[in-house]
Amino acid sequence: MEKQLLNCYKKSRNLDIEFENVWLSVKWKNAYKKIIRGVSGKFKSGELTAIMGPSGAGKTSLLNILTGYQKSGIQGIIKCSNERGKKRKKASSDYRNYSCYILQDDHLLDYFTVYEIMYYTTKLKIGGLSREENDFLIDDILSTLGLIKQKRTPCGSLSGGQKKRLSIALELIDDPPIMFLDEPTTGLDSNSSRQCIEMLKSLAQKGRTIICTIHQPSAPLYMTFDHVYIMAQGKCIYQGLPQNTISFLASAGYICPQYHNPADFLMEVANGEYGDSVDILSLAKESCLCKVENKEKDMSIEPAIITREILLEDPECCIRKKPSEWTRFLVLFQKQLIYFYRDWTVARIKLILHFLVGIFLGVTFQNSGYNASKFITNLSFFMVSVVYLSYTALMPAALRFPSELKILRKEHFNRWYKLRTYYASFLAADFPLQILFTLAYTIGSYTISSQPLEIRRFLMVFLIHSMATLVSAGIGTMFGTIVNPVNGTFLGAILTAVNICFGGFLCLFPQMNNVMYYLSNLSYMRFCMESILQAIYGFNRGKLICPEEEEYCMFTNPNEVLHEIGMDECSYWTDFGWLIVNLLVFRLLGYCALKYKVK
Ligand SMILES: Nc1ncnc2c1ncn2[C@@H]1O[C@H](COP(=O)(O)OP(=O)(O)OP(=O)(O)O)[C@@H](O)[C@H]1O
Repeated sequence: MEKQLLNCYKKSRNLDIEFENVWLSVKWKNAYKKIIRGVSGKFKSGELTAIMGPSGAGKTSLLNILTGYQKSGIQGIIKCSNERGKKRKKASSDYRNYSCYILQDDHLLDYFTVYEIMYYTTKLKIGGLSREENDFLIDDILSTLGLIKQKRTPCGSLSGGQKKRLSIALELIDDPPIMFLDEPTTGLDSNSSRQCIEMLKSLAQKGRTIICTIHQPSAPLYMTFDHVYIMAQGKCIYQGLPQNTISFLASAGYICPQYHNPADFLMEVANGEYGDSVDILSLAKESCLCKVENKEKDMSIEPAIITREILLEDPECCIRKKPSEWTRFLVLFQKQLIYFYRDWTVARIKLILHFLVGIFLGVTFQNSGYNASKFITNLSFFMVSVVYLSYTALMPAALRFPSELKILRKEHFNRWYKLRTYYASFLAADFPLQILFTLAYTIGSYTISSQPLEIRRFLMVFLIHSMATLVSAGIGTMFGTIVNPVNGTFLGAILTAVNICFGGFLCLFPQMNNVMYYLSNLSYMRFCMESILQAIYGFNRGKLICPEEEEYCMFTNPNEVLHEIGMDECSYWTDFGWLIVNLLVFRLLGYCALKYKVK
């Protein structure tokens, strides 16, 4: 087993990245702003490369281009190849199959332990491993990264440095030959920064190509890198060994004071503290190090798409066997269920609150279900129920995705799963939970408000309550994904208010003008109210009771109630069908919004 796992490690190494004359421009006030200006370079396997430079130099932009995170506005050539491959074959055009990108922020699920998160990620990334093999691989990676003692610690309790190492450990599972890291030492103290860089260096020495951006390292840390790539104003001003920095600067006329950190001096020169140095240094670098075609390009037109070539000796050897999307769905589904169970605010509190609110509203509207003199009160009860269920489903959904989007983006970009697999698993775990909340609400409210005690009518009302919950949660997901949480909840509140007006109770359908009546067909609350009132007053229900103490009851015949509010000709199942259409449309729009945001 060990042999087989390590064998895969061996095969997957030795990919170099070479880029030539790469430009990036972004649209800025009707023109194109040049962010990266014709940079070239080579990052070799077995080496740890640091991309450095002052703030705004273009480090992250270059990393985004090399990883494939940035797709538009790029010109130039990027090659990825096995140096030792004599016979080169063109491999998959998806460059990302061979690399991973570890972003600056560590987005981890706090409710999972280090082992659990490693276990589920292994299941998502590698197919066909037994539990034993899985555990072996996890222990191997955790030991390499010094996290084995934290194996049972929840991710939320890890220190900043441990979180960073865990983010790296997660990406090491499928052992990508190339690793990109955006500022892995940000937020770490000097000791943790040193440990992190040393650990990256030891990973590189095993044959990986590791490239990271870094801000102002200490002198010893700077010397730890195998290769440094210094940028300023979108250009490369130095690339090579860190040990050669001082002599390179001296050759360009910048003499580093004795005992001065060369990295700090380089940054001071790049920042222009010794005069305008960027062009001088980039010319000096060209003459001594690289052949750069650094002519100014005409970027006034939209730039052409970049050429990405992946030339491998044996393209398939670098990719471990992936699990099927069905397996990934099951793993994600399990993860979602555990998350719902562990975050007690998600499930348990809501379940209790729905039950208590159901009892509260049931008591408030007591006896309205059979009492003919209270039919208006009964309509209010159902309107309040639909609004309550809609609102409590819409708001959490509008707030959930903005917080999860970063995790989703990172995991999807690094090919842990397809977005549709994630979305399907989310729906599969969320639907039963929403239905459970609705049941907790409906049982108390329906019985205490004295609605007809017939299983069939109860189930019909429960079904529509569930649809109201699911449709609103779909709307919430859509809004929460498209706009920020504040605007998402604001839009959700507005939409609920508009829907209430179209529910057929506050403004009765017979009294609505024609335009508004037809517009009300767009409101899911209309279908909810119509079908619930059909379930309560339709289907040959017997006469309502007019209590003795009442002098006069306007309607005792349920059909007359339906006629009065203009819902006598509705069909329960047709309205239910329209609710299904609403559900599908909003869930589909939610998926499209998520896809757009993730891309
Ligand atoms: N989409 C964009 N529109 C306009 N300007 C942009 C865009 N993306 C990046 N820039 C600009 O390009 C420059 C380089 O940005 P980049 O984030 O790559 O710098 P950096 O070297 O990583 O900086 P830092 O170290 O502060 O993170 C910055 O001046 C930034 O404002």
